[in-house]
Amino acid sequence: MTPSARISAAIGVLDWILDGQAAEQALLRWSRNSRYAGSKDRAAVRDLVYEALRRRNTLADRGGALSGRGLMIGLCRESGQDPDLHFTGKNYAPAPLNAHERTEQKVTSTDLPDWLMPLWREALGPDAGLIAREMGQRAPVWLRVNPLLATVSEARSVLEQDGIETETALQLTEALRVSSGERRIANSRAYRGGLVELQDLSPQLACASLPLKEGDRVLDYCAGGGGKSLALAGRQPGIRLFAHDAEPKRMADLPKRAQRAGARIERVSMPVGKFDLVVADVPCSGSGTWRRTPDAKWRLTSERLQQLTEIQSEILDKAAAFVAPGGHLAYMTCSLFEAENRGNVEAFMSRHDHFTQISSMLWTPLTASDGFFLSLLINN
Ligand SMILES: C[S@@+](CC[C@H](N)C(=O)[O-])C[C@H]1O[C@@H](n2cnc3c(N)ncnc32)[C@H](O)[C@@H]1O
Repeated sequence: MTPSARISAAIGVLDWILDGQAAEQALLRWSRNSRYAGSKDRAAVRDLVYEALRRRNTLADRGGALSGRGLMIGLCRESGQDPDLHFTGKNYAPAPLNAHERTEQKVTSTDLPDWLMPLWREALGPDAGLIAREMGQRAPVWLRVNPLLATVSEARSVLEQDGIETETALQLTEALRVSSGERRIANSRAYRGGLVELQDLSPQLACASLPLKEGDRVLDYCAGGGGKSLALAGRQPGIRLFAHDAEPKRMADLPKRAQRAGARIERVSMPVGKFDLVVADVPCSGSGTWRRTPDAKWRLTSERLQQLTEIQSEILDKAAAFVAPGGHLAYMTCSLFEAENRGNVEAFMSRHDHFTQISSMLWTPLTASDGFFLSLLINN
């Protein structure tokens, strides 16, 4: 496909998304109907669609309409390309610009839904504008070196042999930022051999800050795919680690991932007894990861946000029951909002006065990478 034909394809996919279809489903629908498209075309169309969703309002302003076509005209302008080079109407290229589209509009919007702006400012204060702008950029790819199988320099050199260049993070040496070759990771020897895992820097920093000592019983209460379990197993191989999830099928890949990483993790449908550390990495709005899932920010509603905070409160109450006296509860979200973070923790402490918060941290793209919240509590 030519670059202009890819733009035509992205316009169609974006129109489906603007009509209410989820981004992944819309891309899949296009892929199924476009057998002629090769893997590079699919990746390119996907990049265009995600780029447009990250900066939807800015691009709609610059392109003159909130439509697939408006967004792609806006994206051409934002990236310094003349839309007339692509919008020719020839060879699968989109139709030429009309008079209205030719008149560039002023950018008046931010790339967040209006109703969320007060919550965004409440959570981020003077950094709100900068973080909103960061959220319009493509997210970097981070890897976590698995100390059970490799040192940082071994992992980096195996990655390099497969054409993947990395830089270590200032805050955490095991965290590697991928500077080139990110599309090669899935098939690389380092990844397939368990030397590295894909994990953003911010959750890596959260896991690295948790208290862990040899012999501890640790419960990952919302284990899902096991990202936090694997990080904890890597840090302290002498712990007994149990993974639980209300939807056990979400942990289906965990045995394979644990085996690849050389980690011992027991899946439990009902945790038994008390634990020195309970991790509650709860379902959330994902507002800290909207660079990766930009359609989620346009789909979130205030009703859903309210529902999520209620679910998070219930999970905190249930998870707390498994914390041994003197043990710790680590509450985590990949959200930036006060209601899901500090608000929930304060309400929890008012319901459970024997829990005290030892520390809390909100990482953002300005200080680390994705937005990520951790509150560490102790059961006195
Ligand atoms: C943010 S995801 C966890 C991600 C995972 N910790 C990781 O690092 O890959 C939240 C998980 O909480 C689970 N969950 C939802 N409600 C729950 C509940 N009441 N009790 C336990 N887990 C729950 C979901 O099924 C989902 O897998």
